[in-house]
Amino acid sequence: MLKAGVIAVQGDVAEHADAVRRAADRHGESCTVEIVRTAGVVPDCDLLLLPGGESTTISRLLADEGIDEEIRAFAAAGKPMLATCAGLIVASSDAKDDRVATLDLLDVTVDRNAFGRQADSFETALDVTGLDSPFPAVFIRAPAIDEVGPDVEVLATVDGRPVAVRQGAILGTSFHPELTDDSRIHGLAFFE
Ligand SMILES: NC(=O)CC[C@H](N)C(=O)O
Repeated sequence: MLKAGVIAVQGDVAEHADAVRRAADRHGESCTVEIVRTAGVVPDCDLLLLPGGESTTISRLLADEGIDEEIRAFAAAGKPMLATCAGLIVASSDAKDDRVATLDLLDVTVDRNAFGRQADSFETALDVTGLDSPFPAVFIRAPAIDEVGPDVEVLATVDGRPVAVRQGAILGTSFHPELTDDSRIHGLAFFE
């Protein structure tokens, strides 16, 4: 039985918990979900989700709780992680914003709110490397990825800008894969 941790200091938690359970099911795996609000949980997890929300708030709370160092150690151990939207911003190496203490897990520079404000949220059928048909990608005040390091693979783009990347065992998306019935991004991150 795998243990999936969903970082829940702020942001959309229940949807990720559902999506990872559905993805595990499809791949004949089973997993329990741990909601992570304090230190001490991440080290016991086999896979980790870093959800969207507000990256300034998330990064501050992670540091306050001492969860930031545990996530770094988790990544350093090569365990799989999915970081979405604000989670991607927090996982990046540079958010070009002093209020976000990035974890430097993905060698990318991000541009917060690059696709506009809440009112500019959109859904698009996105071609993603590793999926055999387009993924319904929901963008909500989403970041774009500006620069990617040499070890980063770009899996999807919108208007030529990367919106899904992979580096080692970490997958990052600008969009919210947990907000559709389609759990293939969670499958890609953890079970393939
Ligand atoms: N949906 C989201 O996670 C939005 C991210 C938010 N705009 C931020 O910069 O943190």
